[in-house]
Amino acid sequence: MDGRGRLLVVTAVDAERDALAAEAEERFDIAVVGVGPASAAAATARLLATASTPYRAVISAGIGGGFAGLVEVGGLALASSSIAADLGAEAPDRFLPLDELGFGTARYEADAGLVDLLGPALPEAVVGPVLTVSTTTGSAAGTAALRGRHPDAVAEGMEGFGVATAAAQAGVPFGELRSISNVVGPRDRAGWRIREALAVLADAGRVLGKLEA
Ligand SMILES: O=C(O)c1cccc(C(=O)CC[C@H]2O[C@@H](n3cnc4c(=O)[nH]cnc43)[C@H](O)[C@@H]2O)c1
Repeated sequence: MDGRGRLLVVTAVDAERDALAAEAEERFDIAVVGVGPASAAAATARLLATASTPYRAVISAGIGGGFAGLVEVGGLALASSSIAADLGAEAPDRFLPLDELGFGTARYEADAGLVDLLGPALPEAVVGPVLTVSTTTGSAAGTAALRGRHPDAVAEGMEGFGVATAAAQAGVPFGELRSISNVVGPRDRAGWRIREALAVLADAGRVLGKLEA
């Protein structure tokens, strides 16, 4: 990651943008790109293509689900990679990822320079692969299947891989940061701690803002 241009942080929804903006002191650009990989990819691609000065990096930031035992509710996950966990083909006995089918990649590595910068600045963040899904996992079976395929995955979201795809196609370094609102597992709406996760996101925005000072 080089020093040219500003940092762009993209979120799925307004509440995440507002949380980050509250503490960032306008030191980086923030935009809402929508929920899910398709909207996130399309909107991020447009933002990167129309920037008056090329962005030096783009970070997909927002709330996410944590995999039990790896990241707790109220914690932070910093992606080492972003993986489209449901991009591929279902076979009778197993899931075939897109890479295995030979149709492209279902995984982007996060920019190492960005991870090296953010990791120490956010020491509480757990670094590991973050999964992107088009359907929030809500069953024990679905959770087990994902953990079986990605045993080192720390969190799940719905936008990271889409943002990473737009970043890769634009040649812009990519990162992903998730504040954990819930445990990935059987759907338990009452167990979601969105307000707390947004507060953690706001704290991360303060740190990001200081890095951009
Ligand atoms: O199932 C529900 O009733 C429900 C209620 C509120 C929110 C949801 C979501 O699925 C939010 C998806 C949205 O938030 C991110 N996110 C947060 N936790 C997770 C997760 O465990 N798995 C995937 N995405 C999650 C995601 O990035 C979206 O922007 C459901």
